[in-house]
Amino acid sequence: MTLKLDYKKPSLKGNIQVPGDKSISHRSIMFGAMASGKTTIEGFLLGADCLSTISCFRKLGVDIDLNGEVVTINSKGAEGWKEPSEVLDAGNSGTTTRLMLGLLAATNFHTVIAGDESIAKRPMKRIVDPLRQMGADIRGRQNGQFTPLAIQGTKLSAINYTLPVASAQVKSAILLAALYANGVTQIEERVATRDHTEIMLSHFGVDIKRENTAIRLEGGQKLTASHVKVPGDISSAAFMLGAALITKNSEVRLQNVGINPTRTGILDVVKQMGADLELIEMDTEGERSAELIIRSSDLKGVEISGALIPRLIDEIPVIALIATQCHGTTVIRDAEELRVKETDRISAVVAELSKMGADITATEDGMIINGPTPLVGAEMQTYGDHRLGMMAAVASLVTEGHVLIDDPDCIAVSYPGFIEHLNSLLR
Ligand SMILES: O=C(O)C1=C[C@@H](OP(=O)(O)O)[C@@H](O)[C@H](O)C1
Ligand SMILES: C=C(OP(=O)(O)O)C(=O)O
Repeated sequence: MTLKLDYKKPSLKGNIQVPGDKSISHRSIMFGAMASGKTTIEGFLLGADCLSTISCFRKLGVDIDLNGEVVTINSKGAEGWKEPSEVLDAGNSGTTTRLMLGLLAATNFHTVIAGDESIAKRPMKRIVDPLRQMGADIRGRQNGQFTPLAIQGTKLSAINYTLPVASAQVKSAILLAALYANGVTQIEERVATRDHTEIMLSHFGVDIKRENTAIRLEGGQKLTASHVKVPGDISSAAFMLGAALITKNSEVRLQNVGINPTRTGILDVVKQMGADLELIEMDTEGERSAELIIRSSDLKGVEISGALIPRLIDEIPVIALIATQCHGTTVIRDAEELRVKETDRISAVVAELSKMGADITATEDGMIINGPTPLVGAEMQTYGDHRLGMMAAVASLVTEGHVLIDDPDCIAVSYPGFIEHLNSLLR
């Protein structure tokens, strides 16, 4: 069903608690299922992707109770999982597919994992290759490049592995397999990626060490069931932050947003653009979080590349939109990973913002945006990608004329209630 947004250039005022962090929510289910005993989670993201993770573990026989954003897991540990009689459905979630491969490789039974049309196009060899080096038995189309993937669980051995792509999903899949492998696994990470897996493993009592760019983990360690507090997702907050920055006379407060330094590239970028942004850090254990206060700002273009890219990879669609309202040129480089997300986010962002009148050009590994340009209403396509849907909705706040969004339901992959939250800020 198409959504029509006709906002007439409002101001935004108010407070929002964005939903729980998607990366941390996925991991909390997986780790709770690996630990023997009762794990409780608060602030869990009820997005479609995280619900896919829950459904996969339920099919493995893990008892998971969902009560609003509170989740209770009762597990006998990975030893208690049973062979599922059905295909595990990862839906639209790359994180579910890839991290679960690491775990399924080490069981003593057979599984098949698959997802939607988008998942079937996303590269899996990046996970399958290192897992095969550990001894995993995984088969799939094009020698394991694409889902559906069939996994015959088996005994694994530790590896020394240098990550060929800056991907937290690859790193995490190997670390999860390493927990059940013989020996000490070492991963060399040349460019830092989100470290939620490492933080949560420590929280569940696993001894994991980082020395400069090397991460080391000895197999055979047991997880201790725990309590997890999930902060708000900075990748979701980014859309509200972008909305407040580009609309006039706005002031928005975003409470309890995760500010793990491996995720805060968006904050560094908007500060460099000249954003009026305040951050009040909260006193939390484990993952750091803060209240963000954002006001409308006069912005200038910046260059974004290198080690910054993994720290804001999912925020590039909204950064591109913000850049259309900046004075001068914004150049985004080294972001070729965007081509293998839910859709090719370089082509999709450029095509969709161009429809609105933006001056934006695709490059092989990024895009170049000149601003500021007035935007006009258009018929926007999401390509089934939640972040494209939210980008279009935020853009509609500043367009002359209304915006149509072809598939707004996909937004619920990471931010159910997004349009309602945006509407609650309208003044
Ligand atoms: O580990 C994670 O939770 C994620 C890692 C990133 O993917 P890559 O590892 O493919 O970069 C990110 O884009 C994705 O939304 C979530
Ligand atoms: C790329 C994303 O997620 P995943 O890889 O889990 O599908 C995302 O949420 O932007």
